[in-house]
Amino acid sequence: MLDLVQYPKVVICMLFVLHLVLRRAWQRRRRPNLPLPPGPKGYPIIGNLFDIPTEYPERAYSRLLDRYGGLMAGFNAVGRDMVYLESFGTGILVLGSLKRTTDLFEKRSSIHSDRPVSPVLSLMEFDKFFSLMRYGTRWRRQRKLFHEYFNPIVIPQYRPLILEERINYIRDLANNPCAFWERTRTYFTRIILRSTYSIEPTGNDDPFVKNPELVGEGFNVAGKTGTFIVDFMPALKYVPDWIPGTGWKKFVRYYNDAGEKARVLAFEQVREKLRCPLIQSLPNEDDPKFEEEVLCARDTAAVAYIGGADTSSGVALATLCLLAIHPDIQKRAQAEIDQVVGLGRLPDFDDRDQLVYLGAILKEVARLYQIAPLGVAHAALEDDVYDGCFIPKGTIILGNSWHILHDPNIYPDPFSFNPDRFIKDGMLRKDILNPFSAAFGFGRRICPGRYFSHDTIFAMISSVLACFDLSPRKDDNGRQVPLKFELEEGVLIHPKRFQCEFTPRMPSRPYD
Ligand code: HEM
Repeated sequence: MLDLVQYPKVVICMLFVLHLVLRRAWQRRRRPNLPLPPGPKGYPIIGNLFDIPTEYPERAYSRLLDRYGGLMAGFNAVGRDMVYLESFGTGILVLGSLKRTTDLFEKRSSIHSDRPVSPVLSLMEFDKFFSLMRYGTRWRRQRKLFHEYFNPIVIPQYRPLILEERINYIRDLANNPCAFWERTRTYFTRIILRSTYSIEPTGNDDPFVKNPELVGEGFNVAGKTGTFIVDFMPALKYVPDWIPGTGWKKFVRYYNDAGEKARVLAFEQVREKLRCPLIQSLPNEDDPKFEEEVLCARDTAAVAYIGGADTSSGVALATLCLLAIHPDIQKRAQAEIDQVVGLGRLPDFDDRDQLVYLGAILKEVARLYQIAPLGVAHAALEDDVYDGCFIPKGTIILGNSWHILHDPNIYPDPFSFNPDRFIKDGMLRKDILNPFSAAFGFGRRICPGRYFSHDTIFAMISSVLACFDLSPRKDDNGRQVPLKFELEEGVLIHPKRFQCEFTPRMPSRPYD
């Protein structure tokens, strides 16, 4: 007879199947007599497992939207813009138009603003970051605190600091252009570290710069549902480490430690001196709420620190790459800057409204490339009925920004890089969908760091254009090596590392 203790994997599989069968039976019982949203037909138990994409999911979901999204009889679709899949009893609803994201994430935000439970991310304690936290009181408090320090009315107070860091960045670029990749990342981390903790890291290898990079790395692997089987069967977290197949626990411990360091170290350094703006308004130490408020401030500051630089630097690097590939676009932007700003100084925030073509470039980058093309997954907090369809509680809901921002009906020739699509009569067009309304997510969970991010990216890109010509790298024979805009894989999709040259444009250097 099979000795089950000798075959732990067999036991685990049997328990898994039993768990799925029971879960499915329970779900069927409570479903009203309504169809699920349209989608491909699945197999028993595993459902649409084989339809769930693992690589570039935004593109694969986009194809599914085109194929199934809205084909159901009587379904009141405005386009092929909603598709539903199910695997191991969990639903995945993909939204492919601004109408759908507005209906669910804004008009029904109290139902669709939760985050999916990920046992792996919880074990890594990443759900302590409010960006991944479930919808509720704790999330609300941290989001409110974050908003106090990053809302559009207060962020102009960070501008002097941003302009100072921008000068440091341009100067370092002039002295060591080969290090532009690391230095771009450090530009954003320095600004966030200085504005949230008043900490100034020493260089690209400073642990304050490296720690959040490590956290991002862990999130990029573990944030992909299905990387680890424990995501489908949470009970596996109780299986002891010596059992084969539990190697993922090592991964969890390693990144848990990185997350803890990033959350705690910077905060502890400034806590005593109350230099962190977020802790200046703490109650007295003898107040019973003191400890709770400290933890709230600590974890809120950490979200800005860990999430802010990774996303903004991805977008900034993508912009540099696209500009180096398109010298004609670059030249027009430089001519505009020279005309508006002149040659003796660098652009600043007062010039922004007049830099129309640059504004169009930044919009076109946001349209063509999203660091989080499926946003961060939302989840349904309770059962919902929408447009004649049943959306079960716990359904993972993805707003496919990539699909929306590559819609040829809104943006003809959507794969070409064409800032002119946003300009009419020398002004930025208001009659075309602004890519920022999809690239930063949706509803109550929309990115609260977007205003800050716009400022940091504008300061950097406008100054790079003012000071340098960007071009693809030359080989030993002086020939340009063709440059391609390519993307990495992951939850956050960064541009692939590329090389380009920065040739100073001005004889006198306004950054010295
Ligand atoms: C170009 C840069 C950025 C992009 C493209 C971006 C994009 C996003 C996206 C797509 C989401 C998910 C929204 C949703 O769930 O619907 C998000 C959430 C978030 N972002 Fe950003 N982001 C950027 C920069 C920043 C910066 C600089 C900060 C901090 C200073 C920041 C802080 C956050 C936070 C705290 C959340 C979580 C909000 C919540 O769950 O309530 N982001 N961001």
